[in-house]
Amino acid sequence: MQPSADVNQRIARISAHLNPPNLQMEEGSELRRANCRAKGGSPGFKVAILGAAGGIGQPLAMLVKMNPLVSVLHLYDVVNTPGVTADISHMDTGAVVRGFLGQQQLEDALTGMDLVIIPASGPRKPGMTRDDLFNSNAGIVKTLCEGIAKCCPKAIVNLISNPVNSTVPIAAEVFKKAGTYDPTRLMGVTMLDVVRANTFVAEVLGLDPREVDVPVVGGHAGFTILPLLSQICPQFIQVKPSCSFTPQETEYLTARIQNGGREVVEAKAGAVSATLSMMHACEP
Ligand SMILES: NC(=O)C1=CN([C@@H]2O[C@H](COP(=O)(O)OP(=O)(O)OC[C@H]3O[C@@H](n4cnc5c(N)ncnc54)[C@H](O)[C@@H]3O)[C@@H](O)[C@H]2O)C=CC1
Ligand SMILES: O=C([O-])CC(=O)C(=O)O
Repeated sequence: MQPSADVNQRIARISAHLNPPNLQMEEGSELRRANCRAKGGSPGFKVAILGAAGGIGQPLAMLVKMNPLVSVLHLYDVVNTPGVTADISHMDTGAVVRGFLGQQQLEDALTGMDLVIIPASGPRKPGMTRDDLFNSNAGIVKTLCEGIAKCCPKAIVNLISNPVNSTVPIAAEVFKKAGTYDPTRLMGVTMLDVVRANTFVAEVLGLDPREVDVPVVGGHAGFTILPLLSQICPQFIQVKPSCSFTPQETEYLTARIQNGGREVVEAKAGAVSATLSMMHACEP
C-alpha cells in the first residue's frame, strides 16, 4: 500500500526531528556531533521554548536545562537561536538541546513535545502597556498555537506572551478550531503576581517573604489582578496573631501588586520587562 502524502509528511517531520540540522557545529569540524557516541538523553519531559532568544527565553532555557526531569529541550525563535543553543548546550546537565530558527523549522521544534512554553513577543517600545502588545502578539501566538495543534496536540501549553488575558483565549480558540482544546492543558503564566504579592505583603508586615503566601486570582493586567489580602490569614500565613491591614495598607498593597509589571518596565526605562524575578517565579 502506498503511504499517503500526509503520512510521508509526518515521516519527514519525525525524521527531521530525530536528525535536526546542526546549527552550532561549523562545517569544517573534523568530529561532527552526528559521529559522537551519545545520541540522546535519558527518559523525561520534552520541552520546547518558543521565543527562546529573548529576555525571558534565554534564562528560562537555562532553568529548564538544569531541571533533571527534562530529557529534551528545543529552543525556537525567529532570531539568534544558534548562539543561545550553543551556549545552553554546553551545560553538563542531562537534557539534550536543539535549536530551531525561523518559521520553516517550527514544526520540527514542536514535534513530540510534552510541554511548550511561549514567551515569543513583538518588541515593546517605551510607553507601551501589555495591551499595546496585542497587535503583534495575537498573530504570533495564533501561528505558534496552530503549529502546536498540528505537531504536539497533547502538549501542555504555558503562555507567557502578553497580554496574557488575551493570548490565552486566542490559543483556546485556535485549539478549539483544530479540535485539540483541553482546558486542563492550557495555562497563562501569572505566578509573578503571587511572587510580588508575597514580597510586598511581607515588607508591610515586617515578615520574611518565604513565610507569606498570598492567593492572587483573576488575570494578569491592572485591576484584573486580584490579590485576596483578606484571605491571607490564617491558612496562608504562618504568623500569630493573625495579620490584618489598615485601609491605607490594603490600598497601597493592591495598587503596588497590580502595577508591579509597570514598576519594573519603567525602572528599566521602557523597552524591557521583568525577566529576573520572572525566572524566580518560574522555578518549581
Ligand atoms: N506572564 C508574565 O508574567 C510576563 C510576561 N511577559 C511577557 O513575555 C513576553 C516576552 O518578554 P521578553 O522575553 O522580555 O521579550 P523579548 O523581546 O526580549 O523577547 C521576545 C522574543 O520573541 C521572539 N519572537 C518574536 N516573534 C516570534 C515568533 N513569531 N516566533 C518565535 N519567537 C518570536 C523575539 O525574536 C524575541 O527573541 C512579552 O510579551 C512580555 O510582555 C514579561 C514578563 C512577565
Ligand atoms: O508588565 C509587563 O510588561 C511584563 C509583565 O507582564 C510583568 O512584569 O508582570
